[in-house]
Amino acid sequence: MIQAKGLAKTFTTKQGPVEAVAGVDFTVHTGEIVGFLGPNGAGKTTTMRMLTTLLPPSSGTAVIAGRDLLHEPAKVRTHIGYVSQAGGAKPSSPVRRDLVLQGRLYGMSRSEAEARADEVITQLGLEELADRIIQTLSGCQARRVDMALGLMHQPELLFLDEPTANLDPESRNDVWEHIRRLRDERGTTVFLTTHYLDEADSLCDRVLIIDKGRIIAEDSPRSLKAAISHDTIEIEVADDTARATELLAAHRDVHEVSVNGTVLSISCRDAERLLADLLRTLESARIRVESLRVLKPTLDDVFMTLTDRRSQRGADAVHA
Ligand SMILES: Nc1ncnc2c1ncn2[C@@H]1O[C@H](COP(=O)(O)OP(=O)(O)OP(=O)(O)O)[C@@H](O)[C@H]1O
Repeated sequence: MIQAKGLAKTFTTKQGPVEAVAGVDFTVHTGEIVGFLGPNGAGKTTTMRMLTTLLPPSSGTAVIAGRDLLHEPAKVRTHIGYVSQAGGAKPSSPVRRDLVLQGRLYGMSRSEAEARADEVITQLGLEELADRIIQTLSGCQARRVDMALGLMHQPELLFLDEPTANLDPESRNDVWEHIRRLRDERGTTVFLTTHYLDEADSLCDRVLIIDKGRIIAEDSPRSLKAAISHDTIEIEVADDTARATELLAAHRDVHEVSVNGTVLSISCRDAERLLADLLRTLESARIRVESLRVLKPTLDDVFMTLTDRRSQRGADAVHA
């Protein structure tokens, strides 16, 4: 659905050139929900604006829904929907009227636009709100109207720029549910940017992580967590912390042990598999265990590890 090749953007400013996106290559398959993550200023919005034909790339290109981004931008636009951070709804308009107007802008006849508006109203659970003025809606309701506007022309691919920014947890869940349904029931491919790593974790089939204009990781949240971060087993011992640390650190599958008072934090790959072995080791040495818990890595850990590594590498390069 998306094939980006060497897509790059350098802005010219009075202070000199700003390389916002430094040549990215990636693919998004039909029916996937893909999350685009990165720290502030990493290049997410710039990439999304290029993919949606709103900003010409400095170099590189992309094929979007089978159409060439550079040579067929108008055709690309008919196959995609884009919901920006600001949203596209007209605050003073009633929901249904704004949807119908959007359909008319896409060349539908009045009756077609009205029929399609009713479809997206049902699809996004907006029935009760259809006659409400948009500026009177809650943040979550307004977000759903923005998505409805982006879906009026039945795009195969929907771009969402931070779809749940500033929403409370319940509203975020509600928006996630609608995004999942779009994919599951309509087969819509979704490409979204987010700052919430738990959002990417629970919603996305794959994530792309961009930092300083370059893609630094690309995989399913589960594989990234397994490949990049460790599990942690926390064991609180009754006494003999030093001996316990020595014994556990000597285990070949233990990556690292750190100590805080009587709590040992054991970093390892497969905590569930290792746990029984570690407990046996402590039991043989007659070290009593007071409590234990297993912590699985989150996408935050992956993100911090990857972006830290890169700043570290940058720092090394400067020192070299
Ligand atoms: N029109 C512009 N002119 C000059 N520089 C720009 C312009 N737009 C973006 N940039 C710069 O390009 C870089 C990437 O910005 P971009 O908005 O794509 O990042 P982002 O990952 O979306 O950030 P955020 O998460 O804060 O929205 C930043 O350094 C930004 O200052």
